[in-house]
Amino acid sequence: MTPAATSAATSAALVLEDGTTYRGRAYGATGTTFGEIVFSTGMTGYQETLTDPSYHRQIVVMTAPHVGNTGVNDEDPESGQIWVSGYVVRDPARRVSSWRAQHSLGEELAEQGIVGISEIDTRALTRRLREEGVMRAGIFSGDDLVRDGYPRPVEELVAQVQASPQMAGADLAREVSTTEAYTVEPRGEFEGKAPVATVVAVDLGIKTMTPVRLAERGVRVVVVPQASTITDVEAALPDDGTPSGVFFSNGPGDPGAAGHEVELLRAVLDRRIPFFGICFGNQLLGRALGYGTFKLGYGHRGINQPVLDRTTAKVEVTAHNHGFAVDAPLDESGSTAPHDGGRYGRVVVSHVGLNDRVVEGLTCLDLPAFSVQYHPEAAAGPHDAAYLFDRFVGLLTNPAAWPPVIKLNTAQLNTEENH
Ligand SMILES: NC(=O)CC[C@H](N)C(=O)O
Repeated sequence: MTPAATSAATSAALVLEDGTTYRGRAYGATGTTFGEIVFSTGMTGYQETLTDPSYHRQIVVMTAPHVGNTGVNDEDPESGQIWVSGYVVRDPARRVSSWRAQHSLGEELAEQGIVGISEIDTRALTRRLREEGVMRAGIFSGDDLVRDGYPRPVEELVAQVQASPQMAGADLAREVSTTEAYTVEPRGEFEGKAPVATVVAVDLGIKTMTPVRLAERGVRVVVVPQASTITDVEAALPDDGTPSGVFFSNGPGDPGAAGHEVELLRAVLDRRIPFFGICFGNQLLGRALGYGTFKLGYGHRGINQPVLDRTTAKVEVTAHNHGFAVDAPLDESGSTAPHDGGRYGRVVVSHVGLNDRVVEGLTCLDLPAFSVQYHPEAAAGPHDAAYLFDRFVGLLTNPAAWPPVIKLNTAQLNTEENH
């Protein structure tokens, strides 16, 4: 197998907006990059992470110490390109070892112009981000660290980082969305058959596996651009009375800035079109229903996050990538009373993160709509949450069975044993 690119020790620096500086070696492309620095705890799935459009404008730190061992292949990307704005690792693999590998991760990063840094104490860095919260950062390497033959002063690098854009308030989905609609036809045992249902999926940064998970269940998925209006969405839905619904994907940026998407979703809800949303889609359902969203200290990024589904009282281990969350009341008075969603009727927080009680899913009781904050498509990650695609197909094909029953009330959730 091809050895990883070993450009001998080009210097690089990682500079945080609070002035903390880490020295390392260039990894991938050399140059300058900026972004919000976040950490991911996934031990596997670096290709899926790098190509997830939700990471647009973020510098990702891998807490796994050794990255790149299995190289890069054509099958695992979750979109057509790497989206992270920078990449921080401890120890890049010096040798690639996998029968599927086509080349090394270092080569792939360089080819796609992604500026990275290695030899960083990622444990210390992660602890800093966990304590101080995520912040803006920059990676500078090679010639960009030098001017007139002298190292550039750190204060100058810090000033550049501080002048780079914030994630809060960033409206980014349109920068990653497809500009043309496309269709993913039913596959596997459903290939060539009439679709079980048709779903119009609004691409806010959709991962490749998401429409595939629906197609594997017999659904025809029409993926449409972020800029779509309700007229475009309705035009893409079948008019022959066959089951159909709308889906909102994951995506980058601040849900608080996604005005167009919230307006579109309200139009979907007003028409009582069945709806399912993932991640950004969950935050947008929250906003459409009248809740706020807020920025978490350091977010959830990894593939081992425990979530409780209150409709089944089961805990699932799930894949996450979010920095914002829905601000919905969770444990007021310990009652099972559903939260008042105002114009859209009753809403419950159906899924709860067990590490920190963050809202991980919303279910409407008076509308055919629900969403989760995490990633049932599981690319990469465990498949515990795959049932959510079945739940959506059930909502489309058997709407009379909606809504699910909430089995676990908030009082039970808040007992000592459940903490
Ligand atoms: N994966 C996602 O959809 C992320 C949603 C949003 N950009 C966040 O950071 O919370």
